[in-house]
Amino acid sequence: MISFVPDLPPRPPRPALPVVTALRLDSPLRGGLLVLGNFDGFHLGHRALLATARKIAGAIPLGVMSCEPHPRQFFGNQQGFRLAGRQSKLRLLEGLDVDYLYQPQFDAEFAALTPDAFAREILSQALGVSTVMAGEDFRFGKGRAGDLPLLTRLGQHYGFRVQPFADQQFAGTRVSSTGVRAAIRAGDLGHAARLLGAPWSVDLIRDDSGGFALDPLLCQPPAGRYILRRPGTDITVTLDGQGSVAPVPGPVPDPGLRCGLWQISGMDDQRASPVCGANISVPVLAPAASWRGQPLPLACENTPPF
Ligand SMILES: Cc1cc2nc3c(=O)[nH]c(=O)nc-3n(C[C@H](O)[C@H](O)[C@H](O)COP(=O)(O)O)c2cc1C
Ligand SMILES: Nc1ncnc2c1ncn2[C@@H]1O[C@H](COP(=O)(O)OP(=O)(O)OP(=O)(O)O)[C@@H](O)[C@H]1O
Repeated sequence: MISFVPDLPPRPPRPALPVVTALRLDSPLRGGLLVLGNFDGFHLGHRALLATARKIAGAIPLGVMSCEPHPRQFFGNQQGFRLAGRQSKLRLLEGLDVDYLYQPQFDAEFAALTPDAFAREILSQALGVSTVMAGEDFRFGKGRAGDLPLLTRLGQHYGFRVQPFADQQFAGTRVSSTGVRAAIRAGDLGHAARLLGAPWSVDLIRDDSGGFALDPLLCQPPAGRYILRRPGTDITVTLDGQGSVAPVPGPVPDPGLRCGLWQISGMDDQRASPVCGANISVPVLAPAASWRGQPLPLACENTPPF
């Protein structure tokens, strides 16, 4: 069992996270460790990967790769797919100890990069990484032709190390963004929160009728009553299953629904994890068996909710 970061004193406020598509040759961010994938929602598997990557990176820069749009959106799932829009992705990432976000435009040109071209043009030339890290299932390159064994051979050729990361499970199932999406679509926001390590964060926007709606990019929970929460404010709302959000009139005048980032849990989700900030410290365990059937030893550092 690797327990990662010990209880550290609260960090001084960090500058805004650099979001890059390449790094200049003189950038201090070159020579770092880059974790590869899409990282939609930053669930517990992602967080365990990032915690291990931070420990392995030590003093060298740690970068996270996450394309926009998500490759599955590019290939077809435009609406109602994501767990986190651009804004909440950045907010979640700023709560984790990384040094930059590599956010390439996922378009036809990028999708057509062969595994060799991705390793040469992006990892070696554009970013100058010393190490890349990914889970065992990671696929990349045109037609998803690349896997970790191929990336390892390409790294030997282009001068970077490949660090695989073992599958992390929760109650016998591999934690995945797909699993979180399924829990949300089933209305089980308590289970979604347990897989995410915090209540699901949603972007609330104005809709065409001047009312409120969940960002249409996001997964849509079924119609029903939910609690929206941000520091100091809880609002009960009804969702219509198509994204519209309507405050439930109640004895307490509605303190005013606003656009922006909210955490959301279902009305009957007593199991939802306590509201806590983005800094969830998850001890990194040996793969799979250690988490089988065990409630996750989650500890929320003393960061305020969003
Ligand atoms: C350079 C590059 C090219 C890619 N080209 C494709 C592609 O042609 N088709 C595809 O489905 N995914 C493509 N992807 C996306 C990844 O394969 C995909 O994000 C990864 O497998 C995770 O997707 P999954 O969650 O569906 O497994 C590409 C990724 C990279 C980095
Ligand atoms: N449960 C997990 N255990 C270990 N690594 C994981 C786990 N889930 C994702 N990863 C790794 O984290 C990175 C980002 O993964 P990705 O964005 O593809 O997540 P995902 O949860 O598999 O998404 P999706 O369910 O949409 O396919 C990849 O390197 C992936 O291999």
